[in-house]
Amino acid sequence: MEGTIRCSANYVPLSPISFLKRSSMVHSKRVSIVYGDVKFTWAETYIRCIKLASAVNQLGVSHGDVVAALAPNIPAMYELHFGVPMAGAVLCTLNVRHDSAMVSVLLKHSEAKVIFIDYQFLDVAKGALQILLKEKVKLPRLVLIPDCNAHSSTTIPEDLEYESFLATGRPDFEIVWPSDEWNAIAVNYTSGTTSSPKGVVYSHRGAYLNSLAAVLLNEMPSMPVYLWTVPMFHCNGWCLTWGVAAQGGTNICLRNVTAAGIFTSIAEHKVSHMGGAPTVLNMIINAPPSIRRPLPRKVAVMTGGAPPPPQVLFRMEELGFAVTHSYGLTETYGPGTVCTWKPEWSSLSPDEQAKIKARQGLHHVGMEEVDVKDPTSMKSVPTDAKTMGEVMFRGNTVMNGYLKNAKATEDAFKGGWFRSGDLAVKHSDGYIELKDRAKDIIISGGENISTIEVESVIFSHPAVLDAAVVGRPDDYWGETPCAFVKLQDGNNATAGEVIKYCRDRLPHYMAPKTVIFDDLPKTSTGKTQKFVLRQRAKAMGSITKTSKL
Ligand SMILES: Nc1ncnc2c1ncn2[C@@H]1O[C@H](COP(=O)(O)OP(=O)(O)OP(=O)(O)O)[C@@H](O)[C@H]1O
Repeated sequence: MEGTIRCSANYVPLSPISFLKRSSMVHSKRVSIVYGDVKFTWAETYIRCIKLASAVNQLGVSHGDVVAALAPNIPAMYELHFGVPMAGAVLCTLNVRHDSAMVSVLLKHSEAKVIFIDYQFLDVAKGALQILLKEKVKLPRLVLIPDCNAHSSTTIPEDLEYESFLATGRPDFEIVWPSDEWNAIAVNYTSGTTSSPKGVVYSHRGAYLNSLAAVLLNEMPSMPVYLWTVPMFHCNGWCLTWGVAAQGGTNICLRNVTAAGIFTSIAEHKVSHMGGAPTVLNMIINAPPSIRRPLPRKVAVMTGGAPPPPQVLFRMEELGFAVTHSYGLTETYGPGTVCTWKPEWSSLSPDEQAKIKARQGLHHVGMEEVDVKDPTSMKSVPTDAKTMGEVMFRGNTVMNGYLKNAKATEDAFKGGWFRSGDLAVKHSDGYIELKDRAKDIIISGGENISTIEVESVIFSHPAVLDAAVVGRPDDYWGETPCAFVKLQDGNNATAGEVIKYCRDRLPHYMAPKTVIFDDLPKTSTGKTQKFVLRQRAKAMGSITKTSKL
């Protein structure tokens, strides 16, 4: 409009780095990070991140270079989320469950110039570097992060050690702010649940917006106490690494996620918020009474990453946790939707409430739109809770693209929407409900069987701890449901009982025909590796050539 100008006074590229700078002023003396005996204030965290940025910069890392990290939820991992982008570089946090071979692939693909390694994963990293050496790939510099609670050094001479490295940084280093908010802040590899991990590029803008959206959808007030049970390496801890800084909260770091660690941290630090995949919730509700401690206050928990069975939600609420359910992908910076709770639902039976909460909801405030569409015609499916389509997103919290994979990026954005590969239905209130990943759905005798629906019935069996359903080849039906079930300690159930339990509650064609009792293979982000189970079901061969319902 006439008379307006866009200039640095009114147009600044969005970046979550600004959250830290502000918190260092507003909350300078408030505790930012707690990890065992180690504690920092926001003023200290700010200066440590400035020095980290400076030290990274002195290694020759410049704008757009990738800096990798292989570490659990420890203070250094939190600092890297600010220190690396403050040097103008791009953070690439690697999954701590990867082996040397996978780490070498990702280091090569991302062309990381430096890698920060927690001491626990030093052997994995060294193995990866050996592989790169053999392949004549230029090696990244290695910075070792010793256990800051151990008071002893595991440093090996040729490596840089984290604290000494930090000490080389200048406290007056000038932050390298993004010249364009589209600039990359992170590369996050997907969980590799369905195929090889893809490198998802996040922008400063998207990270800024999704951090604020995550704060809102977690209903985080100022100064929350956040327990780190979501891996920071996964979608940058669903963007809350940056989000907690925006609110001047206290980050409670946990190296290992255990039920004992969770209950103790909640009691000791008066945790107000935490998050976790349904496997973490399962761990909480099944914790033995000797480990459980009373909650000093209501703890808000955001769950996502995999479908939460209604039974699990129900039992969490019984224990005094307030659960919010969110759904998304690495490509949507973690949370993309939220099942926003409506007060009128609170008068329904707890069972009904859990079923409503198990739906994935609608796009959160930072995302423009989520829809369920026919992937060919791109028409929205009707809101009949029956017609399945593909979940698609559009908005400012969708990735820039896949690193060095233009074809995959193009395919993902075909039709002007981001195609998630997940199948869902839409309810009359517009809320979406996931039915399956396109790769997981079972087609039996021409009927689609939602493995999520069958799993949620098996989960409601009192003897069951965990369950996953995949298709087993069948010469007559094409595929039939095969359930892998882990029973609770001290509980018994036979395959026949599980099958009957399902047949009593589902159309017969949806009930499993095979039940195997075993542990379920998981990714470190808490997802069941269904491709592993599918291979096992395939190896069992066709269940029968003349099977009848
Ligand atoms: N709340 C939820 N309910 C159901 N499924 C969920 C939920 N949140 C996430 N998911 C599942 O997780 C997927 C996103 O996972 P992520 O981005 O970590 O990588 P991945 O898809 O598992 O890995 P890859 O793409 O390498 O196979 C979604 O597409 C969806 O299938």
